[in-house]
Amino acid sequence: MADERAGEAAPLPFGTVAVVGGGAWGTALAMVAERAGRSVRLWIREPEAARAAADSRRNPFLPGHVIPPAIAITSRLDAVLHGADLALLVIPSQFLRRVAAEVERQLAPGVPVLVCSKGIEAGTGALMTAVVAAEMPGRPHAVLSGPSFADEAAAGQPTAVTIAVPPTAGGIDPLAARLAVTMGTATFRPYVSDDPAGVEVGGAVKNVLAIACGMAAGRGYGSNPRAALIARGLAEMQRLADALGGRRDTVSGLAGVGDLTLTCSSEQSRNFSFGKALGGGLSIEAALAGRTAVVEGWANARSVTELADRLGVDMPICATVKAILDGGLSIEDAIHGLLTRPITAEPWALAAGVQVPHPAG
Ligand SMILES: NC(=O)C1=CN([C@@H]2O[C@H](COP(=O)(O)OP(=O)(O)OC[C@H]3O[C@@H](n4cnc5c(N)ncnc54)[C@H](O)[C@@H]3O)[C@@H](O)[C@H]2O)C=CC1
Ligand SMILES: O=C(CO)COP(=O)(O)O
Repeated sequence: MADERAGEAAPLPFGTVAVVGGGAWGTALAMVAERAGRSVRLWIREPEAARAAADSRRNPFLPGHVIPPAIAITSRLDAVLHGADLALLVIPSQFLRRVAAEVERQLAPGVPVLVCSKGIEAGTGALMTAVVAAEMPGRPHAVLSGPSFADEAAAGQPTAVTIAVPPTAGGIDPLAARLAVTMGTATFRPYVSDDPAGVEVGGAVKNVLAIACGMAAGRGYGSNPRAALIARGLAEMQRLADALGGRRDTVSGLAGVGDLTLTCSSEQSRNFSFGKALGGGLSIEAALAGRTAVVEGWANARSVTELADRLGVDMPICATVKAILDGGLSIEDAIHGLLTRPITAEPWALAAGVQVPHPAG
């Protein structure tokens, strides 16, 4: 049978990539793009840190890695963006809006942006692509998410992610394939999707659930509670994706189940280890002390819960994490509260319309 795609031109990669955000993930993605053959510039916000990284080829946010000399490093945003034909935004979720607005002023019109942050904005409840659409009106954009610890991606360990572009009438927007070939290598494999909302919900909510799993581990709980939190957390993700116009099925993919299992089962996760420190009895201040790295789930416990409340979506685990972080609930009371909720059915049964029996008494 003839290959239907025979004769189709292969998507062309973008040649010059500006990576805006020099934390662990921005630095790792710059290394991935350089390995894929791109000309790469990396923006590190703090001038002194940028100078030190340019000289030493090391970044304290990503210890143990040498940044290839071919990657230009600077704190000058204009220099990073000038002549770029793709910009990656790799900024902690609560700071993305300000940086996106600044990038918009300096990036040539029509140059696409790939959002690599994970989270939901506090106050507005906006997904990261909605922040970009508001601050960079009309600019083509996409989101990259999935199970990807910066350290392992930088080391060239096999990593798979999802790149999602808003849907077009003709199927998946060709921009998705261009972005995939721009970033893809034999060790970094992007899959394409037309469901940014589903992908983004996965990336935002898993950070909150990883804190919950960390808290359980810190309290000395074993594997049963963790598996329950992962499976029931997935149901929360599905409901939120659905309410935001995403697809429940997207949450079964890399950016949902993939990232959820990664972050909820590894001490490497900043969110998990923060939760574990709290579960072990540390105060929030003590658990955050000395950390320069972002713990997205901390701000996102609030932003996710507030958004869910506004949309009328039931997300009891995320709400419980928020209540603990707000200081109003002990971990013991939280666990008791989650386990003694009214009986309900699993999500597929609810979706099929089964009647849930009310508990006696
Ligand atoms: N580290 C990882 O393994 C992964 C991180 N991500 C996501 O990437 C995003 C960036 O995280 P990381 O690179 O890990 O950060 P990081 O924790 O390694 O570094 C913090 C970053 O925040 C920047 N920053 C601090 N204050 C700022 C401000 N006021 N305005 C703008 N930037 C500011 C710092 O310059 C630094 O680049 C987050 O949304 C994270 O969830 C996604 C996948 C993997
Ligand atoms: O998003 C990540 C891996 O996919 C990184 O997770 P942490 O921020 O919890 O370390």
